[in-house]
Amino acid sequence: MEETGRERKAAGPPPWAPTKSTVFRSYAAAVVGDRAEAPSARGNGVAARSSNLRAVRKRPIVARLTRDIVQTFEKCNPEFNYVDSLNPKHFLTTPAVPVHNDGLDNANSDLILYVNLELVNKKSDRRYIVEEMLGQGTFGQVAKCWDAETNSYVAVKVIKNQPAFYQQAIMEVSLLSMLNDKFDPDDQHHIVRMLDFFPWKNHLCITFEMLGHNLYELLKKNNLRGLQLQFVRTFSRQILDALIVMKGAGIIHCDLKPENILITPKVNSAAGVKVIDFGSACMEGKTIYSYIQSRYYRSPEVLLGYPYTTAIDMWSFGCIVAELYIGLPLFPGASEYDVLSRMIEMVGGQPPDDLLREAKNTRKFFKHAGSIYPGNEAHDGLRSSYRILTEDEVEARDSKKPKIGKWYFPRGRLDRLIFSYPWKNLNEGNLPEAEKEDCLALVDFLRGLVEFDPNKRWSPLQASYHPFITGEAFTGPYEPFRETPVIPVGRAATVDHNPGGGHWLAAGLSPQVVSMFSHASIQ
Ligand SMILES: Nc1ncnc2c1ncn2[C@@H]1O[C@H](COP(=O)(O)OP(=O)(O)OP(=O)(O)O)[C@@H](O)[C@H]1O
Repeated sequence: MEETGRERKAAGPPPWAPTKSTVFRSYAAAVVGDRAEAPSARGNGVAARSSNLRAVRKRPIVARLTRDIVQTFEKCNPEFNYVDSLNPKHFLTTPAVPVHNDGLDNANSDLILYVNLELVNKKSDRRYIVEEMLGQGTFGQVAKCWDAETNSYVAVKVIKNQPAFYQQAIMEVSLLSMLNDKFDPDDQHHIVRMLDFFPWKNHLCITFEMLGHNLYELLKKNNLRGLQLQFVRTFSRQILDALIVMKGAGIIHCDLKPENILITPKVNSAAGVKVIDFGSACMEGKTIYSYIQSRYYRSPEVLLGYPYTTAIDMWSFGCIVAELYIGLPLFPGASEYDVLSRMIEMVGGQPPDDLLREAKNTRKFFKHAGSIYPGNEAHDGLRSSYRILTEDEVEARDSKKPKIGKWYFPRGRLDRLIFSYPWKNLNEGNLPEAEKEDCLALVDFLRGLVEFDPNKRWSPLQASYHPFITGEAFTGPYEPFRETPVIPVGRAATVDHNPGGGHWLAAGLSPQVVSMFSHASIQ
């Protein structure tokens, strides 16, 4: 299937691309009889590969052969002259041309990473040996590294050497350490674990537990055909669990999307996911930026420039749930105008008038008709004095056509889209009874998430009791309980609703992190 035209940042080599060392390990695994554990050509094979490496390291014959390899070559050929500095480096960063920071950084202020480069936490002398690139993003690079202390793989995010990225990364460290230590000390709520952080050559490095593919990669592997409903449910339940904890902590993720949800190594063959990338996150009530969230997952209030809360993550979550089921982004707009038009067409309705009245960007997208706009009276029974501009009106105002993307599925309402998936026949009556009930539950679930009014949109805790998530029979439209102050029995034990938690960082960064960095001399 054709790609969706999703604008993505330079991704670097895919995680399954073999590096010299993985080739060596596959070969070594075959030599030592570990064929069953060797990674497949396309699969991540993280667990298999790490166990192969351990196996290779433990086996004396393999260790001896490689340890004295230079001496062995010298014995075989007296002319052989090995000079370490001439050893060609296998660069992972692109571009790898030295420009800044005494030749250590490229033109984009990224540390030039290469295989076997050591990143060292000087305080603890903990060393991380770079092995392959996992992703290159806005804030820097994420490399798969070997942690020599624990003999395991970790993912190290090496932040760009620029003050703005550095400051934001300190915020990521601060928020994530609070989430990990205070709100999820037992690692039960599907939030990535931060293991270490340290300055290295003017770059802040953050070490995370090593996870697997992200959900977008998973969908691509499945030819963008969507996942079975049982996986959509399992993943949704786990993401919601993370969102409940984040809301309890007063943290807005601000960049929830399939790329930021990673598959965890299987425990007892159960599929699992974790939320990563708190690099854009902020505290509720302390929102600074207005240009946040990735466009396809951007909430109406952010598009419109209205004050935002944790409810924006629930909008993104709704987009993700639908995408997991249909395999394609729900609102793949080529511009903000396109995204908003698709929302209005697919969800039905539009943001409430009081939001439109107060939002900063309303005039970019809407026309105020003075009184109730007659054409809007039939709009799902909604009466509004605003209507979205037509493409011609936008063109007349901006002197250029708004960018409009392709439609990758039949145009129409969300409920019809879900029912008719995979769009072979558009008749919901053909669905088997059990599937029809699942689809009804999914449509009802999405209704509460892609809700234009942030005050009516369900909170993560409310959504977690929907029959689509609990697996109970769906008997009709779900009415969420009033959230405050009641926490339903049974959840109270697992959800840490520390009412003061949201304000713990109200003054900015956590004291722990502030003290780490105010004394740290960046080397
Ligand atoms: N713990 C991890 N385990 C495995 N891979 C990871 C891990 N953390 C990040 N990655 C990979 O690196 C990519 C980029 O990570 P991350 O989103 O944290 O960086 P970023 O610079 O904020 O990227 P972006 O600009 O795309 O948001 C992820 O999509 C994922 O593929």
